[in-house]
Amino acid sequence: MLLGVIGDDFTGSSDIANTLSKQGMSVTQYSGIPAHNADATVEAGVVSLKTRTIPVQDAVAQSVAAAQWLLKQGCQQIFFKYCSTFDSTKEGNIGPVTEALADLLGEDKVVMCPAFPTAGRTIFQGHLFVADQLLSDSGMRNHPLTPMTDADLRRWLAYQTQWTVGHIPYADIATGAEHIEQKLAAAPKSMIITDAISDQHLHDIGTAVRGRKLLTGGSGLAIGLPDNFRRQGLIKATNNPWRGESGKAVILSGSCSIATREQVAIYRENGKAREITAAEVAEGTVSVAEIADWALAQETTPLIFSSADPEVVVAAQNKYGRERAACAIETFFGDLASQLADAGVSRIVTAGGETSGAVVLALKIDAMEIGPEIAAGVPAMRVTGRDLVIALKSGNFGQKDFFNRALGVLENG
Ligand SMILES: Nc1ncnc2c1ncn2[C@@H]1O[C@H](COP(=O)(O)OP(=O)(O)O)[C@@H](O)[C@H]1O
Ligand SMILES: O=C(O)[C@@H](O)C(=O)COP(=O)(O)O
Repeated sequence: MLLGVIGDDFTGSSDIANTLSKQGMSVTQYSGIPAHNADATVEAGVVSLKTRTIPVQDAVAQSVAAAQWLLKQGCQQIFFKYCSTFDSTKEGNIGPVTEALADLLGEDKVVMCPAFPTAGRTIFQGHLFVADQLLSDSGMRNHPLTPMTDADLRRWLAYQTQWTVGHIPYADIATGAEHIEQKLAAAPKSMIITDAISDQHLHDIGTAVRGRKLLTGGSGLAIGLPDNFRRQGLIKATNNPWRGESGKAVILSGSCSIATREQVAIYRENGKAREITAAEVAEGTVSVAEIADWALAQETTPLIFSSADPEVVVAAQNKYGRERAACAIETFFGDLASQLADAGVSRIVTAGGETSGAVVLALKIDAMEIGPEIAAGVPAMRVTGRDLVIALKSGNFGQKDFFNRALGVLENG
């Protein structure tokens, strides 16, 4: 294994796995830290964790353990993947996990670059933009668990770390890889936010960091990395052709993002759908068995969703507690996925990072092979050793008709 990635959630992990696969590396996404060694053909291994919103010390411990496993597989470089919208609270976890990984790896200059221009996330003058809006003006301000209320990444990261937070502005980034490398070499010990508004900037940053042990950011930063290994003749690319599944399918959506709510609304126009409310789940007035039976009785692919408008989510959180409502809904979706898979469902589409993590963990999936891209940042995946294919959609990603597209790609490629 050449490159080891630690993803702080499961959709984000499939996002970066997709990027590395498209750039010609042989990639496997693991669910948690594997208990065994990786197959020798894997060039990039992505360990998906569900650490984005858990207590800091747990996130640090799991991330360090993941890095130790990746180093044992021979990785030359470790990439800590977090969200392209820098999802975190003032208390963590991006800063503390980066500190711990830097200590482990002996790295004292760490690039922090969540930019993903293809998905509309750019960084300019240290501020993160979502399309033409500041992060703090975008839908992310209403995220159920990590509301992003400040677009200045330098300020947000500074809440989370004792390290100096540095910045390489656009004017330097635009000057190219050699100049960026010099700026990094001249910087003091620091976490360094790098501006980036185009893929060319990400390629140049990627080239500039070829000798660094630790990188952090969104999947965009990964586009320049495979070439570093390719130039050394280390990439063999042994990706298998896609093999889909045509059996029963289900769509599970716990994401409350603007993009997902629109995708849910569009699917509901012609498809079968059942809403699960936080109240039903928290008060136990709906059962997993009942919804599984309903889903299995449908002739077309059913959508089960808890996706709701911000006012509805806030009201549920006020009544049941933010963590409790989230945990109850995630557990519900996990148990539902598990019952449906046991009943023979072979295509599963999930929406939402935390939701997808809960589903993959409940399905006791070990690893996933990366297949064709469905939308920017969302690949089709085959579960290793099982007749099951899956797509984990990041809350903010996907075309308006994403769900139907995903069902098609999971079947036919
Ligand atoms: N109706 C709801 N009320 C309260 N919380 C909800 C509701 N629906 C989903 N959630 C919770 O909100 C969180 C959404 O996060 P996630 O699945 O990561 O989606 P996204 O990818 O859009 O961030 C999950 O923890 C989920 O359980
Ligand atoms: O970088 C991104 O935006 C995604 O890869 C990601 O991490 C998405 O997380 P969720 O929005 O929680 O699905």
